[in-house]
Amino acid sequence: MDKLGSNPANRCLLTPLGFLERTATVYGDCPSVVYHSTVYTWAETQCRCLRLASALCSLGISRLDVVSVLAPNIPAMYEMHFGVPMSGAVLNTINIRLDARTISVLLRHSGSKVVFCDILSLPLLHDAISLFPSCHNPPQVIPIEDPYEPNTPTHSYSLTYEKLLEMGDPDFKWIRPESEWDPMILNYTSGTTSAPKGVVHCHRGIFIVTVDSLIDWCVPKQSIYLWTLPMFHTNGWSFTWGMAVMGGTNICLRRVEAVAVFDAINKHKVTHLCGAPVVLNMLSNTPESVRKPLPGPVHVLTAGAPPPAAVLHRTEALGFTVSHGYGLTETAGLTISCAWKGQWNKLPASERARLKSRQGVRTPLMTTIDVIDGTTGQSVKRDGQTMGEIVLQGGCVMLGYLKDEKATKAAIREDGWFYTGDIGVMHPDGYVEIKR
Ligand SMILES: Nc1ncnc2c1ncn2[C@@H]1O[C@H](COP(=O)(O)OP(=O)(O)OP(=O)(O)O)[C@@H](O)[C@H]1O
Repeated sequence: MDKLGSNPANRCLLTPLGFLERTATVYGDCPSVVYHSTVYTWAETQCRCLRLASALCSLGISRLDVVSVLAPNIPAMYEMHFGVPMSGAVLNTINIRLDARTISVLLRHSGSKVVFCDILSLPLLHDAISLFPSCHNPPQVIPIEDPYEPNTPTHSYSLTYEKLLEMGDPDFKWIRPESEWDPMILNYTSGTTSAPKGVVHCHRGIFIVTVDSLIDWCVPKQSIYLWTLPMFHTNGWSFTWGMAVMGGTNICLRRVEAVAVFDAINKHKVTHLCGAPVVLNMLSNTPESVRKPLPGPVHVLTAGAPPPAAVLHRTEALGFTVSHGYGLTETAGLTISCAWKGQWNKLPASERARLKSRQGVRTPLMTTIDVIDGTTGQSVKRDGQTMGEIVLQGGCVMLGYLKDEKATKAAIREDGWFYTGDIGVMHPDGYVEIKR
């Protein structure tokens, strides 16, 4: 027995990039990405991602170079999640709501070689680049035009995203990682509690969190997924790659406004969407006169901030089925979720909402989680009252912070835990709840 082990047939690197090829085989003629009247199939999405990867290589991008993108939820943003790492580069998505100074810092810190930029964010990017010191080479800017936006700024770039794709080879043999630990994603924390830090994730970690999130949320094949969560927010909690696994349809929405969301749900028969509690609040406060009825069951996953029980209650009262999860940029997505039990359905609505507002238990592929006392390092009592820090262990914990060994060591300690910085309690039933 002890002579058996890894061999050339099972020693395969875990990477989410391979999902696309399978999906293009199974669902090649099914819709992959929809934006206004543009509808791509999975065969077309695969082709566009390969073209992107090939064209980036011909621009001189090589392994582990950083390629950034500043864009809302438009088809190009989705394609970047496969096309950029398929060139061997590391994808860095940037929040379009940041100011020019922060974007300038992120571009310099990441050493970004190319920035793809949504046409409406071009002035912001120009401001950011104008803040570069003269000794620092700016990245190459490639605008992403949008035929559905009437008033876009004019520009003088000869190479745009679509022209770049035309240059690319649809049969390109994409660049596979040399190791599953190779960096694939760079995401900056927004810096709400400290200076922005560049969180680096590898192919293996992204593979694990993607599969974990699909299992945890029970996402079925060919779901219709509405992009109400920005893809620049932790890569849309990994559902960018997840929708490819399930052959789902990505409905892209540039602006998350209540009327547009209800229209899209109704028109496309949306089955799934994600959003921070603020999105649920928006949906549940939409006046009845502008709300369209839900076309069928719509599953909503909320995370990113504590959802007030009242917001959960109101959202479910509209017919949405709400799930609640917890995660950080440092874990590439959700690692704790409020696993729901059938017997809780019998409880009064307010009690259900109270239980659902707890963050929950580890997701199936996380190794372990705990709430520990900061001084003793021991687990706190499971009494729902004693506070401690939430700590995690699992395959989707980041590799570390880019060029910041000190912060990496402070977050991932010798005792084997990743310290989240979040304070919570452990309830007697093993469910964690964040307390502030
Ligand atoms: N379900 C949830 N309930 C409560 N808080 C949550 C939940 N999900 C995420 N969070 C909060 O969001 C944080 C992670 O968010 P993110 O990684 O986007 O960080 P950020 O806003 O950039 O943070 P930073 O303050 O570290 O710069 C968690 O550490 C936690 O505080």
